[in-house]
Amino acid sequence: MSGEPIAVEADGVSKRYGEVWALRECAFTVPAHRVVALVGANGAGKSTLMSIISGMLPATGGTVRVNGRTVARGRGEAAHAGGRVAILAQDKPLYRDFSAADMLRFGRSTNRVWDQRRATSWLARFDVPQDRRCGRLSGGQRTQVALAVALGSRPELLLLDEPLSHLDPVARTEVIGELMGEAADTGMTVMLSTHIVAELAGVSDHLLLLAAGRPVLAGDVEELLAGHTRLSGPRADLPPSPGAIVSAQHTARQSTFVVRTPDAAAATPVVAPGWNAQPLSLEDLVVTYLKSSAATRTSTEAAA
Ligand SMILES: Nc1ncnc2c1ncn2[C@@H]1O[C@H](COP(=O)(O)OP(=O)(O)OP(=O)(O)O)[C@@H](O)[C@H]1O
Repeated sequence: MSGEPIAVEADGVSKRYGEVWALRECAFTVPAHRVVALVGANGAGKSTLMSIISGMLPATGGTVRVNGRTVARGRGEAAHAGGRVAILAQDKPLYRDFSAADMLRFGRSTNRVWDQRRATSWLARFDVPQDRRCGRLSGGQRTQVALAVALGSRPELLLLDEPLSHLDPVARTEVIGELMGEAADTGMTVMLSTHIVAELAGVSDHLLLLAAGRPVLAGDVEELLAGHTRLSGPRADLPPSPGAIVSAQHTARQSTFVVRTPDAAAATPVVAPGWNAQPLSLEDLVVTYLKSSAATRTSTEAAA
């Protein structure tokens, strides 16, 4: 990633709600012009992180920069939006009595930069009636209105918090395809959180995985996939090739390890006789890390 422009840079970002630490000392970078998947278990801190990046929510500590400009400073100082950032939060902020056309007018009046054609063509693309009040649109149609408003503001960074949850499978695929096209055409960076990891394959090229408020895996998807291997073979305490053990499962006769090799170039392991090496899919990789983070947390809590 060296030399690539950076869209988001987080340095020691923490967020506390009363007694609950939603984020702890998060440090990561997100390259620009990518479609970034933000994944994590329920309560991992994804929505909190997106709200802080958008400038809507001040961090308790640490700094976030968007396209080089500071967005939020620690200790509750006022947040300042850096560059053009649009966020589509989980509870889409639409006025129920406004029509879709009214929402676009609202978008035009509240954004310094506005592209009406981009917003209306998005609604037309997904057959959303512009004259119907938002309160009478379906959940999926409301998502499309919120997306149209977000895209109309021509964001450099588009943050989408579970944008796909209300969409039917066909609309999900189409929205993802359209967003990838928009990202490629305009150079915007898209960061989207989702629990439907299978649909991210071939879509997101960068991954950020949060567990209990901390990033546990971050990087280029292809490099991460190339750097992990599933090894299965006869029962053994250790895998037959070097690397950090991400997960280990044993039966009476068999062991299966997911191993991270330090250098992607060395990802083709020398496998001992009787062992089988398999690459991981993106979904496998995410699920493996989610499970191993949950297991680590449970054993830490049990020890405490
Ligand atoms: N306003 C709030 N007040 C108190 N605690 C909060 C608040 N918002 C979030 N939290 C807590 O902060 C933690 C992170 O929540 P967050 O909504 O960011 O997680 P998430 O990864 O987006 O979860 P999900 O996948 O379920 O949407 C959770 O423990 C949650 O209960």
